[in-house]
This record gives sequence, structure tokens and C-alpha cells, in this order.
Amino acid sequence: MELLGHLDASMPPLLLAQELFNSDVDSSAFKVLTSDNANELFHQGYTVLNNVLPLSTIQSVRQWATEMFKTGKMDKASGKHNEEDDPFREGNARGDYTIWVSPGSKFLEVSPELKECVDWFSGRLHEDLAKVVHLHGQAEYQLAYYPPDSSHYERHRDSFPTDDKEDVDQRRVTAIVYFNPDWKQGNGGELRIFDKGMGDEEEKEIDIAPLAARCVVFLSGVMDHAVMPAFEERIALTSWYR
Ligand SMILES: O=C(O)CCC(=O)C(=O)O
Ligand SMILES: [Fe+2]
Repeated sequence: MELLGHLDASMPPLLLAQELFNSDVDSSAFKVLTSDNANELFHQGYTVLNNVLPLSTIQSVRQWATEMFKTGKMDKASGKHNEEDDPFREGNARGDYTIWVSPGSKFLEVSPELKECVDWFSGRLHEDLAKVVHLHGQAEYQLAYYPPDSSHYERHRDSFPTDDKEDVDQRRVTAIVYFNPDWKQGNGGELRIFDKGMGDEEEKEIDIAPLAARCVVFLSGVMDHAVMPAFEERIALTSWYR
């Protein structure tokens, strides 16, 4: 986070990331985004879509993920193994359990509903995002389970800011869908986004409720974010596009 502070001070990360946006976006060809979503992503670095998947799908995936957790099939995200997989993210900062669910993963064979979700991410959403932002085509997908013991994820960023279209290492866009049909105020687990704007105003904290079938999309190298302590089981599927 210290290095990020220095980088941000020399150049607002949103300004850098805006260099990765395509200038002639045909929003009439979008399948899931709206032109408002594309504008928000450019001007503020994040945007929210609601009701992106059927509630029946959401409920099945929730049940399946809970079962996977209870039968010990998910890995503690802070475990050593995962840190080696994903050195960017600090293990002890998070209390969730995860599995990687990229296309071809065995988990997608046993849960057709989870496959439906990953297909949505890797298909329609990815295609729309690629019209807006210069992307290389690689993506990763991770299902996360936060136990209801005030598990959380501390403030962090998913990648370093970049304006380099040839840089294939940095994640560019993060998208997250939530699987919490009965979420209410007090359950916790909000996604907190720290909105620094162009750095000339005071930072704003935006709390986004992890509502079922809601999808939050943000620029991975721009937005600091955290998961607030969860007091009910909290399930999310995250994708990172490079
Ligand atoms: O689940 C969320 O809302 C955010 C998760 C997150 O920040 C991450 O996995 O990097
Ligand atoms: Fe994150």
C-alpha cells in the first residue's frame, strides 16, 4: 500500500487508467452494460449493475458454495498456498475461503448454475468490457465464502495502476457478483470503495450492499476497496480481466 501511495501521488490512477479506454465505443452493441455503466467506469472508476442473473441460479450457487465450505473443500484464502498463487494479495488481510473456478474447472461440471455464472462473466460481460477498455483476453474467476464470524477483507487494491496497453501482467477490470438473497442492513459484508476522484478532493467511502445478482465493476488498478465484517454467510464470485 505504501508503494501505491507514492505512485498515486505522482499521478492519479484514474487518469492513468483512462488511457486504456477505447475512444469510439458503440454502446448500442452492449449486451449487459449500459452507456451509463461505461461512462461511470471511465469518470469514477466503478459502476453497479443489478439483477444480472436469475434468482434461482443465485440460490443454487449459494447452496452449493455453502456445502463446499461445510465439507472442507474451500481453501482459506490467507493460506500459504494461495499467497504463492497470488502474491499480490496479502493473505492475513482476509477471512474468506475460496476456490478458483476458471472455464474447464471440475467444479463447473458439478454445478451447472455456477457454470452459468462463469459463462456470463466470461461471455457477455467480458465482451462488453472489451468494447470499453483495452483488454488482452485473459481472465481469472474465484468463488469466495465469508463465514458469518465478522470475516472481512482489509483495504487493498487488486493491481498496480497502469496506462500501458502492452502490459499483460496487471489486472485491469474487477467484476464481482453476489449471492446473498436475504441480505439486510446489519448483516454486514458491504463492499467499501474508497473513491479518491482525481486526488484533489477528500476521499469518499462508498458502501455497496452485496445484494443477490448485483454486479460491481471497477478498475483494478484504481479503486482501493475492502469487505466490511460479515455477520451472515456472504458469497461472491469475482473475475479479473487483464
Ligand atoms: O467480495 C468482494 O466484494 C470483494 C472481494 C475482493 O476485494 C477480492 O477478492 O479482491
Ligand atoms: Fe479485491
